[in-house]
Amino acid sequence: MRNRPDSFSTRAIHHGYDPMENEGALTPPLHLTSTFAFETAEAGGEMFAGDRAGHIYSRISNPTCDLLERRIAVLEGAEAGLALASGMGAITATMWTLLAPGDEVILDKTLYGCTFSFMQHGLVKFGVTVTHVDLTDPENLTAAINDKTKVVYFETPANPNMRLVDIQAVSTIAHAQGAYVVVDNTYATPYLTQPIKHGADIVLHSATKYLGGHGDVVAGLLVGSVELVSEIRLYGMKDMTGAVMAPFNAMLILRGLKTLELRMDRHCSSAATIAEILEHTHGVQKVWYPGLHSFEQHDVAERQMSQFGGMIAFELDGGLEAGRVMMNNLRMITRAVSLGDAETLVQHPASMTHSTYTPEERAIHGISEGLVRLSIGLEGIDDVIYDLEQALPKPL
Ligand SMILES: CSC/C=C(/NCc1c(COP(=O)(O)O)cnc(C)c1O)C(=O)O
Repeated sequence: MRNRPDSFSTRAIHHGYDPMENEGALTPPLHLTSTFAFETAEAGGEMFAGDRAGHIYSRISNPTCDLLERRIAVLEGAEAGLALASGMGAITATMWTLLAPGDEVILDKTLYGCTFSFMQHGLVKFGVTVTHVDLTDPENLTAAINDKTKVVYFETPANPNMRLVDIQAVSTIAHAQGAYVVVDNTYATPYLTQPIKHGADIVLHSATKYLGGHGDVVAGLLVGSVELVSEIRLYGMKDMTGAVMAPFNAMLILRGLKTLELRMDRHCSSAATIAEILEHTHGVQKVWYPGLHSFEQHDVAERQMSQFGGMIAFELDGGLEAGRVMMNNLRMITRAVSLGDAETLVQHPASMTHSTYTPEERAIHGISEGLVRLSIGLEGIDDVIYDLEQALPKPL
């Protein structure tokens, strides 16, 4: 008898739920309730004191969110999970919990625009030192980390220029200094990379993206140890931000997770083909895609990613203006921010998702003015290729 397989998709579909414990309902019930009844006054008091398990109020926990939290935790290989209102909710709740005035957070050079803004214009106001370091070379962290560093934070791949960070190498250095490692795994998802297994302490997501996968919900998720997740739930989420996920949104994300493996396989295969085509297309100056042999950190990608994702960054010979013309020539590919949807999306980071950086900051943080970002969707790949080719500059 062979060992019982335990595939990603099977966990994504079944983990933590038994229809026979729920009137036979195949899909988990939706608990649209804001509050919960106490059996006795004493029981209520014991629950507030943490001496009795159970749900008190949906800004603290909810049964539908609870199932999603257990499911994302098992997919990421973590002890516990937390469902929040958005990716920014996950990020801010985590940072308010882990940091205090006088602490330092070390960030990679490139972050999503609103994450950059929260760090630079939010945390700084409350006495936290925010230091950006090029974490693609872990030696830079060794040089920069100090006794005030409490958190090391990065995205891998990074939005929008696809930079990778060696999670294991950075975690070893951070932990030697007693700092937490927080990884934004939105671009890769646990299907491609499980940062906990490489040493991360907290892994978070804009579940708005691949995990929901259908462009119909804004949501956030995080995973980590039972202790850390509980702290973020009761302090960062309940009190500091109130950034709770609605039960209906939890149901949408639970549904998205069921097809995550299928969708990521398609996103990755289409993106790998399109990145190769773009790299050999007239008028395309540079393509950044972890699966290309020309990608500077292809060795890290090979080690850390099972496939190379659905996101592509590229720049045309004619820079921003050529990029604008190309984007406006597209007929099926949609000009929109966000990513990880069934629809292929295109956007211009400098004037859109990363307009929170000044032009000078974008130059420092590796976000070129002409960069174009593609989120390769689930359409027939020939349709996506046709649309790109008809929109790109023609050979003279
Ligand atoms: C207004 S721009 C649209 C959003 C985009 N990104 C979001 C995002 C967040 C924040 O996640 P929410 O709070 O769920 O949007 C966190 N971490 C990463 C790597 C992200 O890409 C975007 O189009 O790049």
